Amino acid sequence: MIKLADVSYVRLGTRDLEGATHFATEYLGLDVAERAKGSVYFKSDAREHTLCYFEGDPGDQVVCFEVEEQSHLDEAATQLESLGHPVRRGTASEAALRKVHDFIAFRDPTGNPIELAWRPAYSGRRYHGARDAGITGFSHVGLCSSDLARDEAFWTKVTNAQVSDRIGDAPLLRIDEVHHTIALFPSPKAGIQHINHQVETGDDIMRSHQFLKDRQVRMVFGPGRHPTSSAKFLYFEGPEGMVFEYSSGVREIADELLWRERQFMFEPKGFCKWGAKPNITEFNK
Ligand SMILES: CC(C)c1ccc(C(=O)O)c(O)c1O
Ligand SMILES: [Fe+2]
Repeated sequence: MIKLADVSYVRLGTRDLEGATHFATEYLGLDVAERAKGSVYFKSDAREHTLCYFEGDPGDQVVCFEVEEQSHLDEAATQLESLGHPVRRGTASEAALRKVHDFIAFRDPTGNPIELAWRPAYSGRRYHGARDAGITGFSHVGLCSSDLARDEAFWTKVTNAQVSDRIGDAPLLRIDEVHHTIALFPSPKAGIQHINHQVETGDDIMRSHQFLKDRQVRMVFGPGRHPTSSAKFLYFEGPEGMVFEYSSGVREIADELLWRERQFMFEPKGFCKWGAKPNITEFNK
């Protein structure tokens, strides 16, 4: 079993690195950690970076999870290969680009590019966003799934992920006490469906809603409150259609023995208990 210790970073290709950088700093509220040739790294918390935009195809979207031991990379590679997932070992220069000591890359059953990294760099410099969005850190990703039951089985049998709740057949998966770190999302194509940053308070959500709306950023869902994690939320569209979520007040599952996964309806009330309606294609099927 592959023990995922945390979600580490996402890497997104972009055709407009300057535009993406402007959005990430001035709108989303991240901090530039480093500008390199053809890429910009962003901080959202104590880590060296949690997002990297690089010049390339916007369809190139990678999510990375941290593992605790280097040996876990070898064990994971053996297990994944035996299950028919080809694994690539990152080179030293690729690891340096990711600011990790070592990593492997593979695809989940839907075809989402996944990396597992050992010793991602933490930063000696405090995160403070250019815009005060109240961000406390990068927290979870929504991953597209072309077969929810198959992908739930992959994440829960091959890794330590566990189902916290389901909305329809879409599971919210936890790897630690946080309600979810991976949200599987029904979609015929592979990709990252959304990128979540936690913010400090519900006021931060409402302030950002006003701020982003005033600047014609497309609102995708909310403000609202998830019945599942009980977090207040806002989803909006970033560069090249990527959806970003702020949420505040995500539930923690302190005592796993007392927690039973719950079933919510795959309809607006399953996603928001305030009555907000998602403007997301996959929801409206
Ligand atoms: C709309 C998506 C899949 C979703 C559903 C529920 C929560 C939550 O309980 O916090 C999310 O964060 C989501 O992104
Ligand atoms: Fe989310």
